Order: sequence, then structure tokens, then C-alpha cells
Amino acid sequence: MQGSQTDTIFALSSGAGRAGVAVIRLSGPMAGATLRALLGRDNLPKARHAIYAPIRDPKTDERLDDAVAIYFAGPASFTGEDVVELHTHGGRAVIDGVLECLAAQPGLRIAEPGEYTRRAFENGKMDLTAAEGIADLIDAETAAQRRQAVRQMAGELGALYEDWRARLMKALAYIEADIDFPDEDLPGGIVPVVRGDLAYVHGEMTRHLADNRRGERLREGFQIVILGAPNAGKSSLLNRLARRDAAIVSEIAGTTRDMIEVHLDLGGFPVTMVDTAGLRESGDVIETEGVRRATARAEDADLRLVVVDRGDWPRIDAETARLIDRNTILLINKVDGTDAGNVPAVWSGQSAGADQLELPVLPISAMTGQGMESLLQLLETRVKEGLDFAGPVPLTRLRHRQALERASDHLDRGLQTDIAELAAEDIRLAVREIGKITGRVDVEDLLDIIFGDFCIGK
Ligand SMILES: Nc1nc2c(ncn2[C@@H]2O[C@H](COP(=O)(O)OP(=O)(O)OP(=O)(O)O)[C@@H](O)[C@H]2O)c(=O)[nH]1
Ligand SMILES: [K+]
Ligand SMILES: [Mg+2]
Repeated sequence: MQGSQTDTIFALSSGAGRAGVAVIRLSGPMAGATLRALLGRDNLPKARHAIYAPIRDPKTDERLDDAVAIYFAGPASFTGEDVVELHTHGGRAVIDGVLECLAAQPGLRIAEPGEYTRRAFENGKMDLTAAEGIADLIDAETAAQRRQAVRQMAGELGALYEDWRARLMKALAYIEADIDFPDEDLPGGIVPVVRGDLAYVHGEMTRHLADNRRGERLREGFQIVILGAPNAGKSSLLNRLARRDAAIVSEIAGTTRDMIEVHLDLGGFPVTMVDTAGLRESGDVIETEGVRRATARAEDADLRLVVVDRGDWPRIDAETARLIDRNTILLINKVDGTDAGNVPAVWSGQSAGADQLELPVLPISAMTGQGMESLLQLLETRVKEGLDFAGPVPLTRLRHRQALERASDHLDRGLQTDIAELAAEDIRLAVREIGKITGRVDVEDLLDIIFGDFCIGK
């Protein structure tokens, strides 16, 4: 549980470790008094104006640092409370000294993870989707993730959901008025009249949900799994794409057993590239488990890179063939230096599910780097197709998706009834579900989960 709102909290808000500058933030009723004590003065600096001054431990009068201090008077602050930011020198001992000094001040305690943002939400500074956008922005590793997070933090997603909620509330108000004061002029009742509004929101919601999980996948990263027979050169390929020796390469078949993941930035998009155990029947229990994991991971992948040794091509062994689907690229490896002109650009064949497939085929050499440029280009195109979007801000979280699916079901039912009381109840339930996303209704139980994912100081 979070502490009472009257606590004044403090924490290091910048990253841990040695740095030029560190930011220590305080929020709560004692923030101003604490700043006065640290500065050794009776009055506060003008709100939102930076001052540069010695910071002293009020007890010992020891000068801990010379720092920039900014006072934000609530409610015009990030949390809505009185906030103080201390920009100190970023040395470990400076940070520790100031934090220890703060811990000894009356009414102060160290912040819990996400507590600043939680207070900002509770004080009406932002809705829950914007708070989640802040968490995503802090975690963003690529430009595309950053763009999506900034839009959500700025409130685009919250505004979309609030617009739907407002339309439904209006429809609900009409129906409730009609239930209380039936209108003789509308023999069919009000339900047919508001049906247009319900259908509109339901349609928008359905479109929003049918986004191929782009927004969620952009947060998680596009999953590419490297598959193939033992010794095909999967780990060699991973290392080349990662530009480092992430996986062990050897001439021994069955070298890789566990999955090895590397994170790549392809054209601004996040990619998780997974090397797996060579696919074969094996008497070795560990290798068999590796093959099981590889197969499971392939199921969830957005793209499969199937590596085939040039010596085996065009034969594809049965274990590997089972995992070929329409999201597969075939890589003929070890073409080293040869012109590879006899490798066709397209492979036609059948998937395990008997779908007719036409898959791209690229000759490569994981050893010399041949074909890597074409491969990277093709991967970038596929990742963009999978994650890029123009248009309205996308759904970004399973939590939102599940609530919208429930809301959509309620609206579906509401659209099918002519009985005003039943339609009203369905709309009410849909409104509640949308309200849970933005934080308008009983979300108390959700808050610990959502803000618990933040780090301390945010
Ligand atoms: N000539 C040549 N050898 C390669 C190439 N790529 C990989 N090899 C060699 O093939 C052998 C197997 O390579 P790995 O990368 O370990 O193959 P793997 O598919 O990861 O093998 P497992 O993990 O055992 O399934 C090693 O001896 C590599 O040096 C290539 O492009 N050309
Ligand atoms: K190997
Ligand atoms: Mg390997």
C-alpha cells in the first residue's frame, strides 16, 4: 500500500551511478520547509525560479554541495503538491549525503516506485493512460517507441477513450430520461434514436481493436526467431546481426540449447532477435528441451528466419519444414564468395497446415557477411509493416484491450435490445469499462499494479 498523502516523499529521480548532475525530488507539504532548512534561509525562492546555492545539513551545518534548487508551489507542479527539485552534482557520495540528510528531516520518507506519478494521477494532473505513457517513455529504447509513448503521455489515447465515454454517457442520459418520462411522440421509445450513437462508438471500438496489436507489439518489440537444423549457422547469423559474439558458435551440432536474445534497433523500431537450438530428434534431454522451447518460441514469433545450409539446399529437413509458415524468410547460408546465382529468389511449397506458400529466399554467408545488406533491408520492411501506423493513436496495452473487449460486448448486447432498461444497463457497464482504462471509476485495486511497475523517483 502507498502511504498517506500527507507524507512528504523524496527520491533520486535521475539514474543511479556517477554522472555530472543528479536530480533529487521532494513532493508534499513539507517540501518547502525542507528546502528552507537546506538553504538556511527563512523565505522560499520564487516559485519556478532556479537558484544556485550551497546545500547544508541543517543539523551539522556541513556543506553537502552547491546545487540548483527549484521550488514548485502546488498545484502548479508535476504531482499537484508542493515540489522541490535539487540538481546536485552527480557523485555517489553527494547523492548519498543529501538523501541521508533528507531522511533525517521531520515528516519525510523515501518515495515508493511510481509514487510521484501516482500522486499526479490522484491529484487529477493526468489520466491513467497518460501515466502509463510516462512509464513507456522512460522504457522507450527506439524512436518509434518514443513517438508512441509521447502521444500517449500527451493524452491522445485518454482523449479518444473519454470521447467514447462521453458519447455513451449522453446516450445513457437520453434513455434514462425516456424511462422516467416516456414520450408519447416516440412510440418505439428512445432506443432506436440513440442506436446510431451506440453503433458509432461500437464501430470505432471494433476498428481500434482490430489493429493487429501494432501498438502493443511496438512496446514489446517485433519478435524474430532464427530456426533451422543443427549447424546451419543460426548462431553465426545472430552474432552478425548483433555485431557481437552473443552466442557460442562451433562446428559441433547441438551447440545452442537455450534461447539467446538480442535487442536490435531496425530503422527506429525495436526488434528482439532470438537464436534457438538446432531442430532435430535428440536422445539428449537438455537438447530436446531446447528444441521444445525453440518450437514454442516460433509459435509466438512475428517473423521466422529459417536457416538452411547450402549443402542441404533445396532439401529442408522435416523438423524445420514443420515450422515454415507465411511469416517465414528462407536463408540459404554458407554461400561464401560464390555468386549464389542458382538460388531462386522465391520458394514455393506447402506449410505444415497445407497452405500454399511463396516465400522470399536470400543467399547469405554468416561468415563473410555476404547478403546481409539485402537481409537487413527486407527485415526493416517487414518490421515497419508490422509496427508502423499512420492515423489515430493505437491501443498499447492488454489491460486496455481487455476492458475495450468487455465494453464492446456490452454495446453489442445493448444494440440488440429494444427494451430501454436493458439497453441502459448495457451502456452503463460499457461506460464503466472505459472508465477503468482512464481511471474514472473504481481503479483503487489497479493502482498498485500499474504504478508498481515504475521505478523509484518517477
Ligand atoms: N563456411 C561457412 N561456415 C559457416 C557459416 N556460418 C556458420 N558457419 C560454420 O558452421 C558451423 C556451425 O555454426 P553455428 O553458428 O554454430 O550453427 P548453429 O546453427 O547455431 O548450430 P547449433 O547451435 O548447433 O544448432 C560453425 O563451424 C560455423 O563456423 C558460413 O556462412 N560459411
Ligand atoms: K553448432
Ligand atoms: Mg547455435
